[in-house]
Amino acid sequence: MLKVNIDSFSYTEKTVLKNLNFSVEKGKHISILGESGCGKSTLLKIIYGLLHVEHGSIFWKEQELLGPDFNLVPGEPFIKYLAQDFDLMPFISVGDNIGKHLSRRFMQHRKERIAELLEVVDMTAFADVHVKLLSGGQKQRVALARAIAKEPELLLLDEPFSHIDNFRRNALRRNLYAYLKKEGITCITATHDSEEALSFSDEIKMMRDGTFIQTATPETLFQNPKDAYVASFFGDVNSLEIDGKTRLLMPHQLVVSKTETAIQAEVLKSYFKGSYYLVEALLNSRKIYFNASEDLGANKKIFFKIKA
Ligand SMILES: Nc1ncnc2c1ncn2[C@@H]1O[C@H](COP(=O)(O)OP(=O)(O)OP(=O)(O)O)[C@@H](O)[C@H]1O
Repeated sequence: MLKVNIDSFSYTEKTVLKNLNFSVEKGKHISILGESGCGKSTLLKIIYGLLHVEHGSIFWKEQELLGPDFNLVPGEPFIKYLAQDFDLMPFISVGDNIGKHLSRRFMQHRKERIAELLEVVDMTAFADVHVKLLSGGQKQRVALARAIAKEPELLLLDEPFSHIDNFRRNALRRNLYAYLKKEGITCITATHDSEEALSFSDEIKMMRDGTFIQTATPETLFQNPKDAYVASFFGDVNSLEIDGKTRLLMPHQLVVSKTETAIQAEVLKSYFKGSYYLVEALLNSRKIYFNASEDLGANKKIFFKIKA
């Protein structure tokens, strides 16, 4: 189990992280979701041991993880950290990058493991290509394969799919997270991609200004976001005054009604989203967003119901 207690952390005089106290059980997958600059990468770097935390402690099982002030070489062998800059070796091949942490004493095993990992990240055709010749997304896939090559007990992923195109991303995400579950590898992913957090985590921690403001399972967080900041990660949140109370409603919670209701808005524009349209409308001079199965055109008056 990982135990993190960080009272505070700062690079300069400004506090970047505060009051982060949590634990992660073996095999669990936690997503840290938050806007750019809120402190996600800093937290992963502290856990990995790249940054020293003066006011706090990190434990893996019974062992305290000491930062760079105590270890000459940062990091522990049982933790792998996939940074946003990949940290690959540009002048050697994809295969050798992936095999960086694999022993050369068992060459046949090493070769087979590299082949297996190349397949996981769909890079078999590039095994002998120098990394410097790859695109950003291809480099990210190599870095992912290298991070899991020698199975870590704890995997820290910082925006692991940010450079990978949609088409590959979905298959790769499913492959990778299924593999981690199967092997019982504990994983913490820092992301601002809510879709990834919803589909692949056991728990989501919402971070704002260096602290967690809500922690819940994906279902609970999506259904009961505590405020507009949390809700905004899952779509265009609407803040409506209903019976004197402010309610946060996601587009899918506003349903067009064929009969007259107390909520009426004027349609401004429909955005095609593939399997549905996101419609922008004006309600009491404020923009609201809801989903519809067809293009609703413009200037049309619509009545709404709120989905129970
Ligand atoms: N080496 C550094 N020195 C000083 N300040 C830093 C340093 N690295 C990050 N910061 C600051 O710490 C804060 C948190 O940065 P961090 O990279 O942890 O955010 P993040 O949530 O991971 O952002 P992103 O999603 O954009 O990667 C930011 O205000 C950033 O400017």
